Amino acid sequence: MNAPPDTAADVRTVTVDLPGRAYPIRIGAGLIARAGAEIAPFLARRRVFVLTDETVAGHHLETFRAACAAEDIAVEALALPAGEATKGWPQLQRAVEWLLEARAERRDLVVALGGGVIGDLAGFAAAILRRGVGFVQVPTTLLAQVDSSVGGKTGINSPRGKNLIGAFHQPRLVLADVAVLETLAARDFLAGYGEVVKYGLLGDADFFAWLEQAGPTLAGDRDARLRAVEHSCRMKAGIVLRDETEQGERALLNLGHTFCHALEAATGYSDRLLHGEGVAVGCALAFEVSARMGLCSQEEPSRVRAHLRAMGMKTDLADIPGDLPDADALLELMAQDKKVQDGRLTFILARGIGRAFVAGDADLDVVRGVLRDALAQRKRA
Ligand SMILES: O=C(O)C(=O)C[C@@H](O)[C@H](O)[C@H](O)COP(=O)(O)O
Repeated sequence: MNAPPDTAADVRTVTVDLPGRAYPIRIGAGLIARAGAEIAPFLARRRVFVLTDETVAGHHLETFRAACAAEDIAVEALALPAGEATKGWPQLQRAVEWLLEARAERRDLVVALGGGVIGDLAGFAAAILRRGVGFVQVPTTLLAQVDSSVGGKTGINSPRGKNLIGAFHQPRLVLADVAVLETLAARDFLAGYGEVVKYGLLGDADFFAWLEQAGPTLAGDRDARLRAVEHSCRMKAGIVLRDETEQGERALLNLGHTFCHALEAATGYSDRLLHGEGVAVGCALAFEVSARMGLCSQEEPSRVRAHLRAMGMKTDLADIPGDLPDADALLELMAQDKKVQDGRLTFILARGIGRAFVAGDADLDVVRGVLRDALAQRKRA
């Protein structure tokens, strides 16, 4: 089905062109205020079931409801607690039971209105409800707009690790309203920026160079923000099209994540470390490992760190407050990583900025050494 024609000049569309399941990512300012018109062509009946969190509901649910009311679309909504702790069995069960209670039917759409936690959980609830109902992503954070709302990775965390329970379930539509990013706290905006930088680091050196100039302006410059979100989504859409279920190339999107997921587990999925902050620290560590393995020059990790620092982001383990376990314990936490094969860890390493690759044979002594040095630097800091 096609999205309605643009009324706003600055709405861009990136298509995830999966055969038989193609869907548009609509990117522009003011899309929540016209969500009813955007979603209507995808509905079998004029009713949607919104999963959101309490914070996002306070900011955007009324605008979303009004946009739907203008198109005669009834809205049922459930607001879950905000935060990573929501992404587990208890709130998933609550969401699914609520959808059943509200009589969400197989041809209805679940709407995920929120950041990555809500998008992942609502997408997974949609994947398992009545063996699969459709869903729409309305991402309200930078991280969700450039990354988690696109590509169909849905799921929840296990006490044993991040995102260990889930399904690939593609959305029918993504509505990324770049105006709502203006209401984000600086820390949340920067956490999302970690995923933006990741695209440059993994496969586009020119984009990284552009970000070195434009990054500091993104929070205040809507056009630059639109460009960054669109470019990130275009890169992700291409990778997902070529490798939807992560048999190869898609693992590049996991740059920094093996470190990040272990650090998130070590910090108890608390606000000591937001996911996007962990991605930034993880990318810096991945480049450090790459340099020490002789894959790239030492200037590359230094340049990565310099840009993250210039943005005011967490860059090193020393920037994470509270205690951290030792290097061996961090490696142990990585053992649950979904990229593990035959018990061997897989890392995403780089031959330079924009030249990442999947390494099944990373030297674990080098990884351990990088972690030990980074932990020792914390003690000195
Ligand atoms: O879409 C992907 O593929 C990614 O790996 C994107 C990641 O940035 C994202 O955090 C993803 O949810 C992590 O996936 P996981 O499979 O490592 O849990």
